[in-house]
Amino acid sequence: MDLFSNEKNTFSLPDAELIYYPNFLEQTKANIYFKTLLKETLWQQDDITVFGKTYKQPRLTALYAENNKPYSYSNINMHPKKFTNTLLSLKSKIEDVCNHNFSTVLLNLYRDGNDSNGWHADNEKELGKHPTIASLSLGASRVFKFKHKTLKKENHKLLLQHGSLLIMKGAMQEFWVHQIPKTKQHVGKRINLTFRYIN
Ligand SMILES: O=C(O)CCC(=O)C(=O)O
Ligand SMILES: [Fe+2]
Repeated sequence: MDLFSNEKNTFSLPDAELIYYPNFLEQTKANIYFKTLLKETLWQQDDITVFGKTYKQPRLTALYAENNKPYSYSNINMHPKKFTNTLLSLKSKIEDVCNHNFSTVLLNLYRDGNDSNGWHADNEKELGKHPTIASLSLGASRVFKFKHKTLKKENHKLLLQHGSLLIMKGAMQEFWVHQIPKTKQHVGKRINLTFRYIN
């Protein structure tokens, strides 16, 4: 099933709350944020170890926060930098629509269709039991796939467009996994920001 439309979309799914704002940022604003974040973010490429083999993570990342609390996932331990003004302005817009506070943002840069993010749930202990995660997309549109861990029919995709905001909450990280697959299409750079609250 393809999920897409124009305003605020609340998807009715078992064991998850998923809300999508396709036009959260106006195009001109989204363009400025994209350019600014591409340039001023301190992008890094970490190594990941899967079954004892070490690879370069297939995208660049960066972590910013209001505190020094590290964030660890997939054997990667990230230490945050202090929020920039650009990130603080986005954080406050996003906190207003979510009615939720965020302490941390993880940024991903997908340089082209070869960059990706494998199946996972954002279920690290420090995020708490049912975290609210707000995900802003800038630049090239990419497909976001999500599937229920046990209900095999619950397998969906959503095209995350430039300037859109996706909010994942409720039990989503407990019962579902998500990914950004590689694509053979010639796509440009995409930046994704996932705002989280780290305890
Ligand atoms: O790039 C995306 O839209 C998803 C990013 C993501 O799932 C993550 O950073 O945990
Ligand atoms: Fe994620």
